[in-house]
Amino acid sequence: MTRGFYIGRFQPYHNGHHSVVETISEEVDELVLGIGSAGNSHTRHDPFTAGERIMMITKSLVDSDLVTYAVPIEDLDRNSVWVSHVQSMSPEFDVAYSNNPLVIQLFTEAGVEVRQSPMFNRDVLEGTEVRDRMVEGGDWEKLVPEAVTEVIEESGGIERIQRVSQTDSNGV
Ligand SMILES: Nc1ncnc2c1ncn2[C@@H]1O[C@H](COP(=O)(O)OP(=O)(O)OP(=O)(O)O)[C@@H](O)[C@H]1O
Ligand SMILES: NC(=O)c1ccc[n+]([C@@H]2O[C@H](COP(=O)(O)O)[C@@H](O)[C@H]2O)c1
Repeated sequence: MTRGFYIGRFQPYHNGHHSVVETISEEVDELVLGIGSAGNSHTRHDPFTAGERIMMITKSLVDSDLVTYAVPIEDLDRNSVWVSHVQSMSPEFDVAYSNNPLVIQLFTEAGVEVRQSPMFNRDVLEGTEVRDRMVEGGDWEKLVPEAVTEVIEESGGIERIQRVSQTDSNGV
């Protein structure tokens, strides 16, 4: 039995993430999705709460054969203990998936195997692009699974990101 760990902010969970999970499902029996920066929400860069992101992921994967667990992971000031922090919050895992250079370095130094995934249609399947379209009234729905659209509509997510973007100096 192999269990993987895929970490991301998932702001929001989009079709690129979904394709990564489909690819990973060919390599592992179970997958933990680590919801990074779990304490962040209500900014243009991180509009959605950990709870909303759990709903996006759980509902998008409800028909998948893969056993998945969504686990919120808050950020720490000390990178040196981040892997221990992750391991303390997550079901045990054998291999981590990330393309983030810092994440790859921290897991590798801690002796955890890391695999990178190919990029899918990255020119549009990027959280920043999805959020920009939400703020600007563009066509964001086709970049995310249908279940994610439903969660965002249910939580008033578009109105929220548009409002916080008017005052938010936290970047894009
Ligand atoms: N289109 C994609 N194809 C493959 N992997 C992706 C894609 N988009 C993101 N990823 C990977 O998924 C992981 C989590 O990404 P993250 O949640 O930061 O999304 P992002 O699209 O890069 O968002 P943002 O623009 O907000 O930084 C990272 O390792 C990232 O490289
Ligand atoms: N010290 C820390 O808290 C620490 C270190 C490395 C990564 N992370 C988090 O891991 C996640 C990585 O995801 P992305 O690849 O989507 O950036 C982010 O939420 C990032 O904040 C946190």
